[in-house]
Amino acid sequence: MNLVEMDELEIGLIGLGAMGMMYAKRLVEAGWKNVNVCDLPSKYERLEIALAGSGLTVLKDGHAVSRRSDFIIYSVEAENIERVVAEYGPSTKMGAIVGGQTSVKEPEIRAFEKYLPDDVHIVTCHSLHGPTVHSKGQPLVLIRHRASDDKYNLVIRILSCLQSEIVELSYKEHDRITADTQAVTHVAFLSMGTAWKTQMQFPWETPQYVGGIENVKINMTLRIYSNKWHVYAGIAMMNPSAEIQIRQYAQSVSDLFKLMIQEKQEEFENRVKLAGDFVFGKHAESRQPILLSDSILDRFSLSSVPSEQRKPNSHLSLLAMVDSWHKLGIRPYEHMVCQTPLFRLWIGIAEYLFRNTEMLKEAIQAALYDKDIRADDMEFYSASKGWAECVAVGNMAAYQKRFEETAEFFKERFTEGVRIGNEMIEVIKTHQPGSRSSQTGKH
Ligand SMILES: NC(=O)C1=CN([C@@H]2O[C@H](COP(=O)(O)OP(=O)(O)OC[C@H]3O[C@@H](n4cnc5c(N)ncnc54)[C@H](OP(=O)(O)O)[C@@H]3O)[C@@H](O)[C@H]2O)C=CC1
Ligand SMILES: O=C(O)C(=O)Cc1ccc(O)cc1
Repeated sequence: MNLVEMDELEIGLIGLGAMGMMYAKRLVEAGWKNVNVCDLPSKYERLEIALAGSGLTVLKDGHAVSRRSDFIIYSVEAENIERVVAEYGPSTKMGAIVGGQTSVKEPEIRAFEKYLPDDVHIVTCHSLHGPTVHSKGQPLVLIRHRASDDKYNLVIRILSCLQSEIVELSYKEHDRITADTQAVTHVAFLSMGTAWKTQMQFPWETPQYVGGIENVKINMTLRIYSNKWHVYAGIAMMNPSAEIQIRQYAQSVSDLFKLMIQEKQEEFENRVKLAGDFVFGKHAESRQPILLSDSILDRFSLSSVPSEQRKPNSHLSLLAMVDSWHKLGIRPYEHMVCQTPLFRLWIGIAEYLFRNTEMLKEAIQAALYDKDIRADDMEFYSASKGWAECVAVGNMAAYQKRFEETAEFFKERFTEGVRIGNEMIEVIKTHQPGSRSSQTGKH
């Protein structure tokens, strides 16, 4: 690292929420001497006191950060990016580099093109993990939109402190891939949460939700609901590629649920088999499975139900996921380079179910003939429809209300769910995204 560069260059962060703060701390830890930060002007005094001695320079607003920083990262809500860039973008230092951390790049790039002076370089980024996951080894998307070689290489040097795996994409590629990996995965977990909440049911008290892959469903649902609603709303409603995936997921749930309640066994089995062959057939056979065994995940339980009382589950949420990948022609393994921890776990449990013939048979039997699970599946069907309709209408306020009402129901278990979720993520982490060398199995 060039020490003069680290002493002299100024880095700016606009928006000091969970992600902005994580970046700020990592930059200071790495030895960057001038890290300028701000949040809303109304928080200035409070932040100045809270961050005294942290090595960060707290400034009043985005104008102050933009005027003096050589590389500026906007780390605000996707919903606000246009407004915030419109306000501070014209104050950007001449020849500086600007990027953003929003999870959806189309609105961010549009705002940069519209409001940044022409002499400003644009290199934007997206860390594909939440603020409580260590960035080491996780994918970091870099988008070189408008930048000289020198400036692009400078961004790479600065962000190398995250120790992430850099994935270079265009903003359009980024949005297409994350619609496939994130948007549709989130809607499955959001729907599970809504379905449980509608039934006033805590899954850890229910015999259908005992065992390894159920632990993933429960802990990841808690993880999402403990995060900020705007993160998921932005991904679902501001990414132009997301609506079609979410719509298809709800349609797949609906199609499978209809076959289930009509007990159309042959049609149901054929549909599940075709989808499974498409996603996990030849393509997946040569890979090492993401989850070596269901029992690896057994220890991550919130459940109070003894394992001998476990009841079969239809796994409608997973069958529908694989069906919708099939219907949309998505081969999820091709997106592993842009995996988030959540996507990796999700594809991991889908893969586990489809590779385990006995388990899949049991799920299909339960789906068609087990009346106990029907009530859950009915609620899951209506929850997924509700989320898809909310996204199709594009109403942020409705999304927030749905999200926060469910989050309120689960909030007592967030701390524990996130802690256990972090341990789970650690166990299935890869050093090389998409590589075969997963399963560090530290536990
Ligand atoms: N959380 C996650 O898991 C991940 C999030 N992201 C993306 O990163 C971005 C930030 O997310 P996250 O940190 O979680 O969200 P937060 O809500 O924690 O942080 C956003 C911060 O920006 C502030 N802000 C809003 N407007 C302005 C402004 N005009 N000037 C300065 N600050 C402003 C917000 O203030 P206020 O709250 O008062 O509005 C808030 O403190 C989002 O676009 C998100 O999609 C990317 C990867 C992972
Ligand atoms: O893993 C996930 O999908 C998460 O929920 C965390 C997350 C949220 C938003 C992002 O832009 C990236 C990662």
